[in-house]
Amino acid sequence: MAEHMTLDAFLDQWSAGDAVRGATAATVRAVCDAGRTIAALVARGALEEAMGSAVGENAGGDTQKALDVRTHDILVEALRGAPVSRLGSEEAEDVIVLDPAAPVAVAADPLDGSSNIETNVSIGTLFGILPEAGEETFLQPGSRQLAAGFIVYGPATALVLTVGTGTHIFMMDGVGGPFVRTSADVQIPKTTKEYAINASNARHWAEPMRAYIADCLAGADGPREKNFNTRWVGSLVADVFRILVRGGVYLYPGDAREGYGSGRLRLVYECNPIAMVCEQAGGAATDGKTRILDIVPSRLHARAPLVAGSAEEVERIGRYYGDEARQSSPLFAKRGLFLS
Ligand SMILES: O=P(O)(O)OC[C@H]1O[C@](O)(COP(=O)(O)O)[C@@H](O)[C@@H]1O
Ligand SMILES: [Mg+2]
Ligand SMILES: [Mg+2]
Repeated sequence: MAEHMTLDAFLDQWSAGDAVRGATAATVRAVCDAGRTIAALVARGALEEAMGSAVGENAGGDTQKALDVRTHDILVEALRGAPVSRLGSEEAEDVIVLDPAAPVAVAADPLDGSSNIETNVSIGTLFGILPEAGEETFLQPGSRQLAAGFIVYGPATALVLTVGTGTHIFMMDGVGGPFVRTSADVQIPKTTKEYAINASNARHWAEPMRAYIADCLAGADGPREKNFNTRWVGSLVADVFRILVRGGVYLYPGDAREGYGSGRLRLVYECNPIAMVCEQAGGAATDGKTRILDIVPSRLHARAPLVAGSAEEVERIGRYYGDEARQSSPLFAKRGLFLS
């Protein structure tokens, strides 16, 4: 097997001679240091005391589990040693100021997939690195991210990273070991027969999402003329890792439940890193209509609907949303959606 490149060598090569890139690279290394520590904790499962026990509530109103808080603390500690001005974390209501003179900032979901902590299913850490811009730092659209990615703590601990030169996958080589690139310039297949959605919310969806899923479920006899498959891990990082490897779409639409008008996921530290990773892998990410990376966040913890993955499928779903007016017609349900 050909010699794989280490993350360090990759970052050195990319950042040589450029100060902001150098700071970004150092920050990615710090996030990975935190990731190594978290991976070791996660690998001990139930041997680690009460990781899944509820300890409070975060800024988004979600129950905070012990591991959510521990991973947040580990990340803060790791970033103190990096050239990071501030951290916007899912687990802290307010922005945490680290070194105001530093050139880059980090937005992070320290522990993604909290509902899977005790189930021995993959969970992860999501991050986006932004240029420091004072109070406005986390109100910059995702298109301004200098780097983004996530670490998945699964059967293998894997880093998915983009610094704007494609999306690359690195594996942690042994507990606490170096990250080594195993896939360079990953390409998400443009078309797919697989979607990921929490279908238990179907009765709360708006018409475009109902129509899209109904057309998928109709299979080979329906307008899509092919049979679809569902996969839903319930950890965004794991669902998107699968999509990077074999295509598909991840869907978390807005729905009619209280507080879910813009879905569940947070724009700045969940949707934006995923969107950059997907786009850099030849995929796409929208909120149904608008490109995720173009949305200007209203606040650090703002939510956004997410449709991400195979480019042609994301584009097709956009047509269902574009067709919303027609769908509200009573005749529509009888006719179905023959969108090609
Ligand atoms: O429980 P639901 O509504 O299906 O939502 C699952 C989604 O919520 C998340 O768990 C949200 O992330 P957190 O675990 O960081 O809150 C995603 O990882 C996942 O895809
Ligand atoms: Mg999350
Ligand atoms: Mg989280």
